[in-house]
Amino acid sequence: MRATVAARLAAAGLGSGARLCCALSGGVDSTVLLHVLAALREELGFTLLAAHVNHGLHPQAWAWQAHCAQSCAQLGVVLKVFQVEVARDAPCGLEAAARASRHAALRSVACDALLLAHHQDDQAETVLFRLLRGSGAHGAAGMVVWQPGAPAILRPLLGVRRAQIEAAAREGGLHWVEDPSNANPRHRRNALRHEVLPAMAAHFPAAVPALARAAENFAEAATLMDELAAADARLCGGQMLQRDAVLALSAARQRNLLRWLVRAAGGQAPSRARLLEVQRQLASVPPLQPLRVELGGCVCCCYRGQLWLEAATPPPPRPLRWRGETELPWCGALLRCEASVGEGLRLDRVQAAALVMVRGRWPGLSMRLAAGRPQRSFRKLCQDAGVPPWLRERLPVLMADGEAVWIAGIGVAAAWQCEDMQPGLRLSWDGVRE
Ligand SMILES: Nc1ncnc2c1ncn2[C@@H]1O[C@H](COP(=O)(O)OP(=O)(O)OP(=O)(O)O)[C@@H](O)[C@H]1O
Repeated sequence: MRATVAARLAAAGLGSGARLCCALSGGVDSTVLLHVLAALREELGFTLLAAHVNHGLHPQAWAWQAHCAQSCAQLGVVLKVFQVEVARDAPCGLEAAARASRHAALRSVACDALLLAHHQDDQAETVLFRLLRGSGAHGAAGMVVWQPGAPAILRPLLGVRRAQIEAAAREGGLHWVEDPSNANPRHRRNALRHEVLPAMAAHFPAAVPALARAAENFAEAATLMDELAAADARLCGGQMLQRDAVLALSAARQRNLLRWLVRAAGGQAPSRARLLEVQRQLASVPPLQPLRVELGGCVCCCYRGQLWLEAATPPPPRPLRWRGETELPWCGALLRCEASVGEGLRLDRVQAAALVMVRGRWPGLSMRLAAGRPQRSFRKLCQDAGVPPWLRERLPVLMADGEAVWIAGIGVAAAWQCEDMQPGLRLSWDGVRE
């Protein structure tokens, strides 16, 4: 066990001077990991602390916390304790809400790497659980040993069987706590652990290591799928994809590309049925008709032959006073302002205005874009500029003393445009594709 952990640390480059934090639940796995790390710290030169999250959900929760404090004190390890509030009526369920707040607390620890005590039996359960939910290669790849980040995540025991860990705990005379909810077969995860996997192992003795190997194969397949999606994205135009090029890919490659885009936008894996529906709509929507469909918590947009994915964004914020800031957040994207010469807004007029605001469109908003051209309504300006309807409510408008002087994606009002060599301000908003 000691050699396995030392090898994982070395492979991750976590040696002398590294700050490691052991996530300590007080259960047998993390207790063994804590002891192994404590025994290695002098030889390898890292500093070690531990973190325990008290969810306050179980009558024994404070006893577990006290147990963790005692184990750490015996080993001379500093323990950081988090008391977290878990909403009992969380829409995702109590267990998922507890896990999310636990992970958030653990990730807030100031350290180079957070060490979790997941082992091979946990990996097999995860793979099986996800397969039983119809997961694809990315989900069936299970957990990774090493995940870079701040902090990075390391699971040094992922190749070790639960029985080996329990044997090490007994040999070392260690004390640990048992969470009674781990034994409750009503939780489907526990049913896999206590009923399904043992029944499988009765017929396939190597079921657990085989599932762990399958996870590695799935992980490799998932990497190849990501490489293919990245190549397909380049082939179809880069960040803004050409709808026709996407539709020219095989149906499976289209879905692979869409899943990849959803992951990149921070969404959740969409169901196959949802992907098929989005493909159907993409193939059938007339080229000039805007399309905006939900996909994995993101929005798949298609307009004038271009296709892209957006994170679902909230409605426009309240108007903001602008005092010359170079960057202002607006609807999940940045409004930028930089000095210019001969283009953009006339600096002298902006400086002379008593009140400059950034706000969303308002009823009756109109603007003249060039001298001698008619004043156009906001709707007409958006149509001329090809701003899709769903983006219109979020477009930032710069308003100087009650007058619209700039609209993102549309331009500067004629009377406010810089002339040659005049100092100006160039505004842009990341949320609109020009
Ligand atoms: N309350 C806790 N405080 C600190 N660390 C914890 C706590 N609970 C779990 N951990 C850490 O997370 C590891 C995995 O535990 P567990 O399987 O219960 O967590 P999980 O995050 O829900 O993972 P899974 O994805 O397997 O459900 C433990 O070995 C331990 O390192």
